[in-house]
Amino acid sequence: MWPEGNADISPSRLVLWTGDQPMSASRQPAWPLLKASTVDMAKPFPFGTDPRGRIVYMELPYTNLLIGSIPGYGKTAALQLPALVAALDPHAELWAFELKGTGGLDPLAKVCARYGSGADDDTSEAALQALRDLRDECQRRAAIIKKLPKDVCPDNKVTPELARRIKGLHWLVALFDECQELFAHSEFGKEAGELAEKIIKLGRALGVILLKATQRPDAKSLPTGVSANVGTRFCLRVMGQLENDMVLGTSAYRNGIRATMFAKKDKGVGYLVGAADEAQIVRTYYLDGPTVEKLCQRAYAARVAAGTLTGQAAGQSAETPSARRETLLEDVASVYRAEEPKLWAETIVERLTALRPEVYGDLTRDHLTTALKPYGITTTQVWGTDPATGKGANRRGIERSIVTEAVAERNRRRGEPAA
Ligand SMILES: Nc1ncnc2c1ncn2[C@@H]1O[C@H](COP(=O)(O)OP(=O)(O)OP(=O)(O)O)[C@@H](O)[C@H]1O
Repeated sequence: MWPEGNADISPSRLVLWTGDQPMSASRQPAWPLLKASTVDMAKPFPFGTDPRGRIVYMELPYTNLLIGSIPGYGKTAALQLPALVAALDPHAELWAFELKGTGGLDPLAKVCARYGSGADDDTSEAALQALRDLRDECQRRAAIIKKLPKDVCPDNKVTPELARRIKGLHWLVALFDECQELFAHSEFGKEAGELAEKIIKLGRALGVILLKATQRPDAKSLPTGVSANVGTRFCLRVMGQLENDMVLGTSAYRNGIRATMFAKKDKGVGYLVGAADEAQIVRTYYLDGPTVEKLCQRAYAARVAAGTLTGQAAGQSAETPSARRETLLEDVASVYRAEEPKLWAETIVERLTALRPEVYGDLTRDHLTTALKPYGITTTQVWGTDPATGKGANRRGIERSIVTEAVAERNRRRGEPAA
């Protein structure tokens, strides 16, 4: 027996539908996009079926998606569907990070501009770097939109037409499976949470879409700024009211939207909130490994044909956060000349870029300050001379002694010599 509202008739209307077999055991038709050679990501896509077997659609533009449940109930399988939709639209860009390291999303790697799979710090840091870059990407897109004439962009947001026509405003979908590994990370978690919240708020209108799945929907693993701002939520089986409301929104449980009612057999069955006016019970389409592989192969071929294979999928080297992290402190310390007790942050960035262009080629002042924060290094106003004009000025910068202290402190923690 499955409950359902019907607010068109009355907010208090309750429809009870009784099936003659459990939802999880009833036959489900194949995913309608199984044979599609390409997909238009701007259109609603079939996400699953409801208890009566009707197709339930989801949209990707102008929203974000959060999926949660206890382990093993179909989060990755559900996350894979919007990811495949983005993959099959050759004009959309896809980034994917799977932070458990089981390789569940590996078939997507061949179409992802960025891809990471691993339970290690490097993969978490690459995911954090992706969030930093998404925040920058949002700012870049906002600047493009601002410059567009009103008749081209009347609502100050990326439309399906703009996404197709204007370079740099294409749909950009970034997914983070097992995102609790990043948000609860001792070093990267806080920054990741703040960035994700910002991107969720800004990205909606800018064609940047975040998809997240977590098996630990609690306050530490899912920052409230993230859970409170997500537009579309899918909650498979959970054990308590707290987890239920973290995924489905405050008061969901009190309002009778309870993913705690799903049983052991209800794999792939959950409550979907935000995709329609009413909460919907949905069983996602389930695609096995070989099918996903085939779809990704097709998505790859479509991107090759459209000339839209970019980033890692096009063989460009991935960001190397580990190289950055390992040598960053020493590199920063090395760019100070003997007579320089302090340097402007922008001078440090310039010299780092000259030192290792392959590592620091795209480093910005913002990246630098964020990357140094975990070591307790923050910028202050320091006096310096502009080499271009020869004039002195106070700008954000870093004292050399703070960097050398940070190197010594890190070495002490690692049990290495102080210098
Ligand atoms: N829509 C579905 N229909 C039928 N079975 C499904 C469906 N979705 C998932 N399953 C079953 O549930 C199993 C677990 O799915 P999945 O790996 O997506 O779960 P998960 O919640 O991501 O797990 P974990 O938290 O351990 O990563 C699948 O191997 C499959 O057998």
